[in-house]
Amino acid sequence: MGACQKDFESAVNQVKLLKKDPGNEVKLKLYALYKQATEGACNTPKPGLFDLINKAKWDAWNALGNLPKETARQNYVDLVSGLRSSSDSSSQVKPEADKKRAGYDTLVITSEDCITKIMLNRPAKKNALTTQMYREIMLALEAASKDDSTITVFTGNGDYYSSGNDLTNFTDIPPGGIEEKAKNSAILLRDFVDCFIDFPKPLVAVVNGPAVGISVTILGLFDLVYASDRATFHTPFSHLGQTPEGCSSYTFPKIMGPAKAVEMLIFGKKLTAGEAYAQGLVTEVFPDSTFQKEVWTRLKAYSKLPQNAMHISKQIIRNHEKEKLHAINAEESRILQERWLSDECMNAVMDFFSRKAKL
Ligand SMILES: CCCCCCCCCC/C=C/CC(=O)SCCNC(=O)CCNC(=O)[C@H](O)C(C)(C)COP(=O)(O)OP(=O)(O)OC[C@H]1O[C@@H](n2cnc3c(N)ncnc32)[C@H](O)[C@@H]1OP(=O)(O)O
Repeated sequence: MGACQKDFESAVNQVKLLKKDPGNEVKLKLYALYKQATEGACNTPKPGLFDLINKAKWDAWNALGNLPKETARQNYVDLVSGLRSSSDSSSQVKPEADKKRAGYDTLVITSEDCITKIMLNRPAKKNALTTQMYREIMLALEAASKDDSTITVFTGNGDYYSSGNDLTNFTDIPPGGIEEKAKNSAILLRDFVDCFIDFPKPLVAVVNGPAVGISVTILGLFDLVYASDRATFHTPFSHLGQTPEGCSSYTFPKIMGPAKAVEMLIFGKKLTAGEAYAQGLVTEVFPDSTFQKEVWTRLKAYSKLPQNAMHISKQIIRNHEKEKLHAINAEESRILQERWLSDECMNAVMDFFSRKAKL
């Protein structure tokens, strides 16, 4: 049987999560098969001789001639599956080393009672999200989508849920310069948010304390948000010279109406848990003293519900907006790439590190 569109889309996502760079030759093959599967035979003019990269891509695509779209789709899925199993089998040689290499230095992941729990684990830094952490979360989501748990839970270790993007991401500039960093960060951000948009199982946030920035915006992509009454919800983008991400430019106005979304996303109004509940961003608020007990009792009961029914219901509720969400995510990431290079943003980051500004 040929690969269905879902297998193909899943293979496209898996490529982003490969642990090892497959090399240029394989990347060209993947590119060519992707173009053939989505657009059919090569239909663009041949790039000039000196446009080396685009010419190599064009040659690879053109070499597929009139290969049918379905066959290209299947070949793409097979190629990705081969790449994944070779990276898995190389990791089986040293399971302990691989566990370390696969990441989770910044997360604690446990599976119990059909629930996979992904806990942000940098309590001393208020669970601020480093680039390593974004990558580990993507890997954890990929694994959780395939394990036998029925629901997946995000929470934070310590007194914060998360203080959002780790601002040291702005100071760790590679030799290629700030422009290159901004470009790569925009790709990372888009891929990160895409993983939430596409996540197939019910996704639950257990917001144990204050949440800032991107840890708030992606809540619009969760299926349940439980909050301690100690939690706050803060998106101070203008203060940081930045703009909304995580699809919040779309999900927040939809959830709470444009007037309230503007207060949060443009003016940086910090919401209490009760206010976030009133705006529809939070499903339910619990007293901090009984938060963990009440939430986990509830989740354990939910996790025993029939798995397929829950997953199909999620698909019905979410799938019709997926394409739109991906487009919004791409646009938000593109705009942020420019913002990160602005004086407004740089000054805000410098103020934080020189201790002139705290939220
Ligand atoms: C061109 C390159 C671009 C790179 C971009 C990468 C991809 C980004 C994609 C997404 C973008 C997202 C947007 C956001 O998330 S915006 C929100 C960013 N977050 C903040 O601005 C919060 C900053 N932190 C604070 O204001 C305060 O720390 C606090 C959260 C209010 C807590 O205050 P506190 O007094 O209770 O605790 P404090 O002593 O400050 O914190 C303890 C230590 O933790 C460090 N820390 C906390 N949060 C962060 C953070 N977000 N980034 C870096 N470090 C953080 C803090 O510095 C303390 O460290 P130390 O003990 O002094 O060493």
